[in-house]
Amino acid sequence: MSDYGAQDMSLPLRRVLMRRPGDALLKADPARWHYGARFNAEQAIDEYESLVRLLLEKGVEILWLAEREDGLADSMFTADLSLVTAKGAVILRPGKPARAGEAALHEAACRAAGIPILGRLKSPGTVEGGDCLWIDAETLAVGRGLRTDEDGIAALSELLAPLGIDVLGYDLPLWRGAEACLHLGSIASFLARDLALIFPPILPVSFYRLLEEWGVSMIEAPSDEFRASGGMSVGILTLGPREVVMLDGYPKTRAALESAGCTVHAIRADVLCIGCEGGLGGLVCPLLREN
Ligand SMILES: NC(=O)NCCC[C@H](N)C(=O)O
Repeated sequence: MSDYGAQDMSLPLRRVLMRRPGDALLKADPARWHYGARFNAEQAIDEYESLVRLLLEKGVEILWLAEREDGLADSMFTADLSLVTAKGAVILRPGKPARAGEAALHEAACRAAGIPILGRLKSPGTVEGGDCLWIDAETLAVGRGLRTDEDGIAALSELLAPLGIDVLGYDLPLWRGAEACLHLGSIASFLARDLALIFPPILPVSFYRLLEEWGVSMIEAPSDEFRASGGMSVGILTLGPREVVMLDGYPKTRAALESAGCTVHAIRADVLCIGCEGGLGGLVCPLLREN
């Protein structure tokens, strides 16, 4: 049994890579980072700790990225920088230029954890982890949008082909503009291998068809709550099959998940997620998911 490998979106989460928001967030210029009106660094830092407490209670092992004064305010969104397979990690290359410095942190952390580096995304390609959804261990769906481009998808496909993994690209809409953050994972989250929460109005039709083909049941995210959460009500964190962590304060979304048989942990993290424009799932980079 290896201690890395997460080619699945919903197997029990065992080991993750995270980075605490700290000095960089406290000093962040909200305009430079495209943080919203609700941004408040102190409160975001407090909210982050409730996620940490929950993960530790659930027995998830957390590996921490080194804390340094590097000004990388977005580096708490660790899901976007590494894609961890059973053979090692691919170090990704974010489409948001201000995040470029995060790749070196991930590479160092993976090496320190004994996770081989399968490869790195290089210029001009970009891929963010929030755009990557495992359909099964040999099939990776990737959103092609503002953060992940065609060169990136081609490079990722080449790196993963020797592992027998097919990479399928899906066009994302512009939605709220070129500066905003919209990932495939913002509009579809797996709750189990056969169950997903989706936001149909901006879901690529071809991706919808793929889910149908794979026999995935779909729960539609209530539109008013998706909009009220700045698109963060769908970007949930799945702890295990039908056990999820979502933002508190979205009762219709919660009820929809519960009526599909999910156990829901809701945490108050609007300032962190809406303020910093990222979903709860984005705060956790899975290193190991397994039964
Ligand atoms: N996977 C995610 O949910 N990533 C969120 C990234 C948020 C960050 N502020 C960004 O714009 O890149």
